[in-house]
Amino acid sequence: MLKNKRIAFIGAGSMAEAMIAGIVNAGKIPPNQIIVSNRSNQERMRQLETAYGIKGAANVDLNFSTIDIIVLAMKPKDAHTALQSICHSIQPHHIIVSVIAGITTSFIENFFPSGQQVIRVMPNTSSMIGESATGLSSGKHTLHQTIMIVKEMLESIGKVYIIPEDKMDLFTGIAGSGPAYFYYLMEHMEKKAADGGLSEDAARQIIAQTIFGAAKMILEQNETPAILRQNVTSPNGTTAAGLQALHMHGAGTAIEMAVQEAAGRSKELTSEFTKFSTGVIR
Ligand SMILES: NC(=O)C1=CN([C@@H]2O[C@H](COP(=O)(O)OP(=O)(O)OC[C@H]3O[C@@H](n4cnc5c(N)ncnc54)[C@H](O)[C@@H]3O)[C@@H](O)[C@H]2O)C=CC1
Ligand SMILES: O=C(O)[C@@H]1CCC=N1
Repeated sequence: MLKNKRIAFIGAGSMAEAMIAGIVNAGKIPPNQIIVSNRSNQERMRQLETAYGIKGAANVDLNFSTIDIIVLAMKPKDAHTALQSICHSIQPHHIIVSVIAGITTSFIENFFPSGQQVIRVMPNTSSMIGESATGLSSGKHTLHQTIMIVKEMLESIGKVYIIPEDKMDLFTGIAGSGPAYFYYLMEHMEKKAADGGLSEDAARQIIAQTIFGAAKMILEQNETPAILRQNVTSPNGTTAAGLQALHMHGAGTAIEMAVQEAAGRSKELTSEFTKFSTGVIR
């Protein structure tokens, strides 16, 4: 049962906050069952305590026996040190959930005695408002029931997609990094709107509503993006002119390359931060 679980976030950065905000706002787990620890910035923990009613603790003060789910939320470069520092405190009942890009379940499993349940997830920052598209892949020893508990936890921050782990790099390139592509697009649309004399504020609202409407059409109408695009496009009209400019300037290729490069970087992170380690020396 998820509602009885106690969750510790190790790493109190922006992803941890986005997830905590989503989980607390969804009300599935009482805030006092959520604890967060950070390596150095204690002020940051105080902020999260005040904002969400959760508890903060220094890493050394974490009482692991009172925790069920441990969420690893540090940068890939810090994963090895963090795993080394907690591995001797981990108990068989602990469920390890990692949000770390590029770090595989097998790398994490190597730090623990055989049988530890590990789940790798890739949320995005829209977790903050309960609208993440989150990928979930399970490790070798993870039970179906555990996947369901973690899935339920993640459903409080948005939609969850269970995928094979060999698709996690691609998922990261699409959904983990994806919000940034749309923000980038918005920045450029805003610039043109401002150049044309619209106030920044009005332009932002208009563009956000346009993106929101387009996304909602995809989710609610059983239609492909290509058909919906054609429905907007009158022969020799404004959209045709805009799409022609996108095509001429290579926007389609640019978007495909963004996904490819982000997915490739996720793969690179795997080799960059896991190649020198075979886990912990017991
Ligand atoms: N920001 C995003 O949109 C997404 C990030 N991720 C992943 O989430 C992870 C965290 O990303 P951010 O929150 O953006 O990073 P961040 O830099 O904002 O936060 C990481 C935090 O972890 C702390 N930390 C590092 N080592 C630690 C340790 N041993 N013990 C306790 N705390 C420790 C740092 O002090 C820092 O506060 C990364 O691995 C990233 O790949 C995944 C999905 C989306
Ligand atoms: O940029 C990054 O590496 C992380 C992972 C996905 C989104 N942010």
